[in-house]
Amino acid sequence: MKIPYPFRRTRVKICGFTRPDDAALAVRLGADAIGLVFYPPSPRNLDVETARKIVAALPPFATVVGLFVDEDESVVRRILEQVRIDLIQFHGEESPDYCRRFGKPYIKAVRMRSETDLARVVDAYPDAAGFLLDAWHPEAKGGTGHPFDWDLIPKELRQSVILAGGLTPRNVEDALRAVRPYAVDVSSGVEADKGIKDAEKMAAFLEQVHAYDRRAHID
Ligand SMILES: O=C(O)c1ccccc1NCC(=O)[C@H](O)[C@H](O)COP(=O)(O)O
Repeated sequence: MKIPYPFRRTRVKICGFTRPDDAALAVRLGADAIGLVFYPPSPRNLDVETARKIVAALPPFATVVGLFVDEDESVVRRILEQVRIDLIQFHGEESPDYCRRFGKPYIKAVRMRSETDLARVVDAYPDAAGFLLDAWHPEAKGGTGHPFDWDLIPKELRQSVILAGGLTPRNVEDALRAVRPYAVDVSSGVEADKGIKDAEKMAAFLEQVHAYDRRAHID
């Protein structure tokens, strides 16, 4: 069955919030999911208290995604006990066995580079809820604001991926047209500064996605 807009629409996750009001506004503007970074080297890293305040500011049905990078299992468990996280995003080199240990749905981030065989990664994590494709960077694990070559994504997997990496209000339409992913994920591209989201950039990003979805239905 071909599902038209507004039933078939591109989901949007905005990642890297540090302020409750920014996250609440993102959901009011139409974001489906909010990403909270628990990775101490990141400028967007959260302590438990701030994370709880952000979650408390959200309306029901907004999905809270907790992002970890090669974190100790005990630290992940402690955060899961204290913060209402719906979905875990593993953004490092976590093994399939490690990822399934927490009894929560998870998405696995894949940092794309020329030799990445995405089909093989997908096979290796059969119980992942989804795959978030981000740019590979020699020094940073994510949230870099850099795009990657979308041609690296095999055609048959495109409709099931969460596309990330350097998306902005200016290029997201091109990304949607080229990849037609299940969802898009953005952090740097809607920021005024690291961890500080810009209301107008978030609104512009979501408007671009919604406008594309509406047009895709008409075309
Ligand atoms: O945000 C961070 O600082 C970060 C650090 C380490 C791993 C992942 C991180 N963020 C992930 C994201 O924000 C997004 O899932 C994705 O990488 C898109 O980021 P961007 O290119 O900035 O839009």
